[in-house]
Amino acid sequence: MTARRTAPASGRVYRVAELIDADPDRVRQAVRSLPGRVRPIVAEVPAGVLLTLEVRLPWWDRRARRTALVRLSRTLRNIERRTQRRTVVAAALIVDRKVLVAQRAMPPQLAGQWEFPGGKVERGETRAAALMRECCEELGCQVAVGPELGRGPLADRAELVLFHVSLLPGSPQPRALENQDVRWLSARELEGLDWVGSNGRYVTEVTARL
Ligand SMILES: Nc1nc2c([nH]c(=O)n2[C@H]2C[C@H](O)[C@@H](COP(=O)(O)OP(=O)(O)OP(=O)(O)O)O2)c(=O)[nH]1
Repeated sequence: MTARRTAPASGRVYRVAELIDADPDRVRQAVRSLPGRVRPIVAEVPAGVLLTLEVRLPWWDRRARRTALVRLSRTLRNIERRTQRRTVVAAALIVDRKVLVAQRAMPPQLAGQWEFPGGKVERGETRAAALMRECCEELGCQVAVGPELGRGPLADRAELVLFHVSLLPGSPQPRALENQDVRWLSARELEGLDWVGSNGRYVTEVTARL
């Protein structure tokens, strides 16, 4: 018994790790409540945070290892759910000094307002890949994702990131596929548009590119 209790110091270390799109400080705060035997490693990486959880277990106890790994994975998922920043990517698609804007049809409280085409980044997806997918689904076109033009907070721990986007050579012309209206607008027409949320904050930056 005694031997077993002391053995973990020389046992094996087991780890689970996950890349989380989250504010590193939020993750650091979340791992503070972990039990002492779980060692968290929070590494800041360009896409967010690489969170590793590790435990040291006696090498002979296979059952303990299985249970511990299941528990660690569950804990990791919980931390991810609590801290994950939901990112919405949006495209300032510019062709011939005009930018494409889309009119939302849903939900009812946003219906009729204008936005840049885009949507939520899915789990495991890069921002660029998400934007290429959204442009394909919503507009039926292929795009190259350029530099970031701005970012700002949305409700509920989410963030919007706006990118300068161009049509790839040979791509079909963008058209509305998801029953929203789309329009090409000049710099002058962007001002005073009934924007979704606080999109008005991006007008200056987009106008500078037209
Ligand atoms: N696409 C887009 N969304 C914006 C902009 N400005 C802004 O506040 N939003 C908000 C509106 C929505 O609450 C959220 C985007 O959610 P969404 O419903 O379009 O995302 P999605 O296409 O992935 O759709 P889903 O997963 O809900 O089906 O971001 C913008 O310029 N473009």
